[in-house]
Amino acid sequence: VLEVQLTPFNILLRAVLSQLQEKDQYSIFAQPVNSKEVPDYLDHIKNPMDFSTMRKRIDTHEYRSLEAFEDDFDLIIANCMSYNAKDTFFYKAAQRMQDHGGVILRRARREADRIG
Ligand SMILES: CCOC(=O)c1ccc2c(c1)NC(=O)[C@@H](C)N2
Repeated sequence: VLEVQLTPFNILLRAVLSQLQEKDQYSIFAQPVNSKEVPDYLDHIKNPMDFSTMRKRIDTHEYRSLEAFEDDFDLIIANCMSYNAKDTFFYKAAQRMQDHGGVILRRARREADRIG
């Protein structure tokens, strides 16, 4: 059984990830983009990222700082805005996710500073 050590930092990251995923109402950022459904995706996007991968990285203690967590969140947004044209549903969803994420992550940064 995966023994997940629940440090205050990990608990914070899991809570932040859940808040971000609440804003992904169609779950378009929840899993890696499916290469069978989007065959040319990996020709364009060299560093895919999604919320399930971020969850794994939390549980395997890969994030040593909130900045590293934020970098993966920013990668999700950047990939989406890079692959999808501006007038698409996906691009617009990334813009909204970026706005929501800014608020959520600003609160998290204060909490991370507080728990030290
Ligand atoms: C059922 C087909 O699913 C998709 O075409 C699809 C599904 C999810 C997607 C996506 C495409 N593109 C993206 O850029 C990221 C954000 N998510």
